[in-house]
Amino acid sequence: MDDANGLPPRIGIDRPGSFSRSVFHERHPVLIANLLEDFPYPPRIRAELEELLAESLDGTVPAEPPPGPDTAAWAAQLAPYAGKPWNDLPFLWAEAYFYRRLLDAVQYFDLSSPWRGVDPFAPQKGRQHDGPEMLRDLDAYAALAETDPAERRRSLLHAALWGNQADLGFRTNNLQAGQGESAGDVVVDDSDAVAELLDAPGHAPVIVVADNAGREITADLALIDSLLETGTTAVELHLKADPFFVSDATGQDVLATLDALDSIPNEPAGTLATRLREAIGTGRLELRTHGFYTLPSTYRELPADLATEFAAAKLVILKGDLNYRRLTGDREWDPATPFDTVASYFPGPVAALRTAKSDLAVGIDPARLAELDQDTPDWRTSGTHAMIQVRR
Ligand SMILES: O=P(O)(O)OC[C@H]1O[C@](O)(CO)[C@@H](O)[C@@H]1O
Repeated sequence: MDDANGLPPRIGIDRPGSFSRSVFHERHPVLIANLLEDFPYPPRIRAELEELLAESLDGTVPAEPPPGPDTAAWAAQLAPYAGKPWNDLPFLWAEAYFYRRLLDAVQYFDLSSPWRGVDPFAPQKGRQHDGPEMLRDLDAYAALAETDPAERRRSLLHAALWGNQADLGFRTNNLQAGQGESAGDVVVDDSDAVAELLDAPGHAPVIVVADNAGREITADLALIDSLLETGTTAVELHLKADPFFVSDATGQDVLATLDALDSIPNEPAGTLATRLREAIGTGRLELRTHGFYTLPSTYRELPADLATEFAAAKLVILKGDLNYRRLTGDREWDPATPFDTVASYFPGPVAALRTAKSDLAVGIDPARLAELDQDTPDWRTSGTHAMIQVRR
């Protein structure tokens, strides 16, 4: 246990052979190479990206916060880490800081730059929109049209779960497109508890904290439409304010998804887009964002305004691996630790929907864990195993 707070130690990036270290040493070089291929960046930006990569592999953290609208928040974040080797940073903190510095390198917040506001990951996200996998997903969606609404909601909950497999950062050198995709093994499935919470009386909103753009946000939007159809009064969809972790969804990405749904020759997809636009227009679906989501903080450090909203919601659905890491603090938990215990501090009922893509796991039955570790040793990081976990 970590002495300071009685919690296990935070996962670091220093251990040779660890997954977290491979994210920096194996994935990030590919990620930077992809950016340099996708954009005709000028020499200054190219150099900044390469310097950032080198610094993150064996340099130290500078004291100056990156300039931009969130500089004050980052100054506070940097205080304990300035001057330290990157190698000594907690994994979650280091990754969030890497993505923030990446935005700085591509002049995303620079008012005097023509590159201001250009999402460095837009080409990668956009390529998902009319890809064969998306068309297949939407065919599967169309096939649900005649299903009973409650049954459809259940199917769409699982679609939203597996949509998380399609994360692009993860694609850099793990699953190749089309490979290993499909509903794999759901290690924990609390979907009945999700349904009970959704069907509880009352008009409080359901909050969906989004993860990735492309196929995942498409599945999330289909789920949200189904929530609105089956009695949920209002849904808030919480998005990133700025590009983050390659494929994380922003408001811009939601609009691009609605346009893509309209342009695909699939009638149920088109009518889904129409209903979603109407829901946004009437306020039943509210698109939201908050600076918290692009900081390295965990959900234990929720700002008061978000904590109040979460406490008042009927259910908060946290999508994806990164939200799972923030919920659990990205710590070295014993995987048998009950989810209820780990998430006990959360201000209201919470459901985590995640395909496992980092070493972390909690709430796993010990017998099942032994079986998984024996049969599929990489189940925690391969994206082939998933969980729906609920704390009421
Ligand atoms: O898109 P998700 O499900 O949040 O997953 C992002 C995952 O990708 C990684 O950034 C690694 O590439 C993990 O650290 C992280 O957990």
